[in-house]
Amino acid sequence: MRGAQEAEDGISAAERELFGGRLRWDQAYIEHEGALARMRFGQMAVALPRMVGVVLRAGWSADPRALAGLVIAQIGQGLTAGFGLVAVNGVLTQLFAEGPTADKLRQSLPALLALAALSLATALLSAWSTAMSGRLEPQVERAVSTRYYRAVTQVEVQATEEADVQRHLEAGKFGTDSARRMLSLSVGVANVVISMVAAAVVLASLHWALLPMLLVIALPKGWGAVRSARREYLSRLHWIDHRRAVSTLLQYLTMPHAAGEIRVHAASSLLLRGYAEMSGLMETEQRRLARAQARTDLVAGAFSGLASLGCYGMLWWLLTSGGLPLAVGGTAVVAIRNSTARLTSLVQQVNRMYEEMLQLGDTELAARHAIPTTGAPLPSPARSIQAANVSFTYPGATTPALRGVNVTVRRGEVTALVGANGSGKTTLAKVLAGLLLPGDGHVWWAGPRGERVEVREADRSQVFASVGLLAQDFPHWQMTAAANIAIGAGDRPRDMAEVKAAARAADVADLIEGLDQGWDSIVFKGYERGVQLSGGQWQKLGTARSRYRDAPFLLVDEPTSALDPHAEIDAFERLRSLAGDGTAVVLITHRLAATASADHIYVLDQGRVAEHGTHGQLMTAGGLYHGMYTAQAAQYGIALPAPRRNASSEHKEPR
Ligand SMILES: Nc1ncnc2c1ncn2[C@@H]1O[C@H](COP(=O)(O)OP(=O)(O)OP(=O)(O)O)[C@@H](O)[C@H]1O
Repeated sequence: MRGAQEAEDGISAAERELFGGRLRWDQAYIEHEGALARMRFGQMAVALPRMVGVVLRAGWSADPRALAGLVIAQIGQGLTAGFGLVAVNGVLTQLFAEGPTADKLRQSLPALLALAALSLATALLSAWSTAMSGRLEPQVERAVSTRYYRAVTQVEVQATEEADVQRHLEAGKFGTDSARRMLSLSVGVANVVISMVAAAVVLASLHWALLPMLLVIALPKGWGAVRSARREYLSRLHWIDHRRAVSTLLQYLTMPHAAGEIRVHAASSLLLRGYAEMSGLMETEQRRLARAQARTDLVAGAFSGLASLGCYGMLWWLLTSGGLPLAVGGTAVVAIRNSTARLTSLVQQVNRMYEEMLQLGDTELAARHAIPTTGAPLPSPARSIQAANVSFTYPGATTPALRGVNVTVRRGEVTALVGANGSGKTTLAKVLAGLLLPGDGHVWWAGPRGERVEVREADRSQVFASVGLLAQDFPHWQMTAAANIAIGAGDRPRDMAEVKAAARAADVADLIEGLDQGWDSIVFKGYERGVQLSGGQWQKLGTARSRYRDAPFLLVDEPTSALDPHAEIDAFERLRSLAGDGTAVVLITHRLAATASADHIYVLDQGRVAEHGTHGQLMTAGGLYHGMYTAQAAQYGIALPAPRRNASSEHKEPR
């Protein structure tokens, strides 16, 4: 029963038990899975020029000279193939002529010499083609990769939240390798196609009936090759899921962190049993495919044999009836054999090109979601960011993360955003930073005289240049300590004096300088010169990075969650003094002791600004802020006086 089910859907019981079915990746390149299997012979022929166009365009923009060399080498090889056939015909004409053999050999000598010269030319052209494609391939790959990765970094953050876009961005990674492979496949395809065209031209010029003969023999062979290639492809597809599942199991067996459970819980028995079952199923599948393949080959071979038989019969008739000289018949046989022998490899290469083209197409998708590169300049200098009636819903979410939010962030002030988990603080910070665009409402960047630009209209590169960010989950780059700070301004050349100043401002300079390798220490264990930093040390490094950016608007999300009490107090004081120097500091924190000195506090509740004001005003008002602050104070055994009046949910614009 179990066996019957396995045979039916090709999933082993072990896969069902361990993975709940097939083990598939949630990635967009699966979208192309099976595309080739669905493709017909005619469609493939139509797709071929498109594919060649893609490669030619990529090659032309990367290195026009190398591409021109490559094309010339290919055309040259086609011409030598054509002239080669003419020379063969010349040799055969002399050999089949009347007269003594010695004379015939002497007379065929010029054609033989021409044949030798053409072989030499073919070898030289082939070497040139190899050199040119070797020069072009890495350039094409680099050009496509650079274009793709640049486009990826310019995709709207909001778009990256959409599952479809995410999958396409992921899929593009596979396309960057495709460019190189498509180029080398195109060279192979061009080689075969050009030499076949040359053979066709020569045959047609020798006798009109020879060209249809070539086609009649080539077509069944081509059909057979397409079927075989498709079957091979399907077999590969079938193997993918199983191979993935098997390699996942085997990986666990050698993983150090699984070593304990593998021994103590006997997990290895389950894994090895799964391995045996899956491998057995794969072998069964392979046997089935091999039998099917053999049947296809037999049918294709029979058709091709019949077509050849018919053609050679016709050739025989032409020769015996005197319609065709013997030498031309000989040339025709050589040409037909040469051309059809390469047909299978042609079809396989076109197949692979098609697959590669689909993946290459994915690299173009990122550009569709790009942040506009033009826009109005920001007021100079920008003094404040005003969120007016801003609402925002994440793609795929059912409830808005922000609803009608009004917030003003001014330079020279600390603006605190507080509220329960999930109330919208981080989302608001991203909206203020221009990373997310509001669904409704506006975000204005205002200047000293009230002039203002809405973020959608603004030159976003200027918006980003004005913002420093310390996200809750800021990246821990597996690089040196210096690079981890300098990457805060990746668009500027590194200035070590500023890196050190930023590290000092974040209280991490002494730590780094105390390391064996100092600034060149890689802040990741597992590398030479690698060190392991604690959570708090990382947080200081992140702070140093955002300070190094030296932007007029600094948004910090939980910058002290991992710091010890002294370091935390220190960090808040530094933020305060940064605001004193004219920076707008937006501080998201759950440590309400720190917000007490903020110029403005916005309390978010379920995406709304529930309260706002200074610490004193909010404590007097009672309400959410008072409740949160009192609760925190109570943890330290500090009893606070009750508020003088009830909470107000009125949204007055502060100052
Ligand atoms: N990328 C996302 N996709 C969908 N929903 C999201 C995404 N990020 C956040 N949300 C949702 O938006 C709401 C606000 O989240 P946000 O991260 O802004 O809250 P927060 O106030 O910063 O919370 P915390 O204090 O836990 O950091 C939450 O309900 C959250 O589930």
